[in-house]
Amino acid sequence: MADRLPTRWQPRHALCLVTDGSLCAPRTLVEVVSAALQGGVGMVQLREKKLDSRAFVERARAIQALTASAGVPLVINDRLDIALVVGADGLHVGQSDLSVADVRLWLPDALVGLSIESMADLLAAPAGVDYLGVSPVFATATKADAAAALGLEGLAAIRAATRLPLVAIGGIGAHNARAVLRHGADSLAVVSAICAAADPRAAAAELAGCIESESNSRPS
Ligand SMILES: Cc1ncc(COP(=O)(O)OP(=O)(O)O)c(N)n1
Ligand SMILES: Cc1nc(C(=O)O)sc1CCOP(=O)(O)O
Ligand SMILES: [Mg+2]
Repeated sequence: MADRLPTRWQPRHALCLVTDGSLCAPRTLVEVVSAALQGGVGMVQLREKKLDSRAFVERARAIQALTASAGVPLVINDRLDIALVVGADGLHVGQSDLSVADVRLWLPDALVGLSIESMADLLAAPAGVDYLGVSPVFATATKADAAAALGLEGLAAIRAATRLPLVAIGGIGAHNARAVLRHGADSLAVVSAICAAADPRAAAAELAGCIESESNSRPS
């Protein structure tokens, strides 16, 4: 695979919030995203599996108002059409979604993330990817169709095989964040650790603090 090193923003040492509105109650998704941004989230991925297109666009615009004023990129999960309509900063796709090559036809300059669930996925990864979602590192109840957990050793093996930014996802929280970073993740992506937290701002601040202190203790 070609390691592409773009000049655009990359998720290095960032905390990524992947949204799930169904986990936010009693708060709204907008309240959780707002609190998470205050806590130090550095990228938001809007992941809506059940909304129809018009509602998805409305929600994306509401979240975009928050991310834009925080200076944080908004990435849309799966839906190229929504990313284009709202002018999102990026799109995240998985192994069964639109191909990166097709996404690049429409989003030549946006941030494009690709999920990889195995070393074979890494070896088959196309050019044009800005970051890799390494998924899932640990078992998670948040995504029903998640692949088998890679574990910390699986993450470390992928780290050794690519220079692309790695965004680890799946079962990550404050209890294991430092271990994930020490096994090669550049950034952490979480859903329940923020969306379902009693205090989403404090949860984000704790995770962002782990990323900051671990990145400061690494040789650059
Ligand atoms: C950062 C990050 N990594 C992996 C995923 C999973 O994407 P995908 O495999 O396409 O699954 P869905 O999220 O679409 O259910 C992700 N969303 N973000
Ligand atoms: C959105 C997503 N993708 C995954 C994958 O394995 O591809 S796991 C996942 C959800 C992660 O949720 P939590 O932080 O609550 O474990
Ligand atoms: Mg997908």
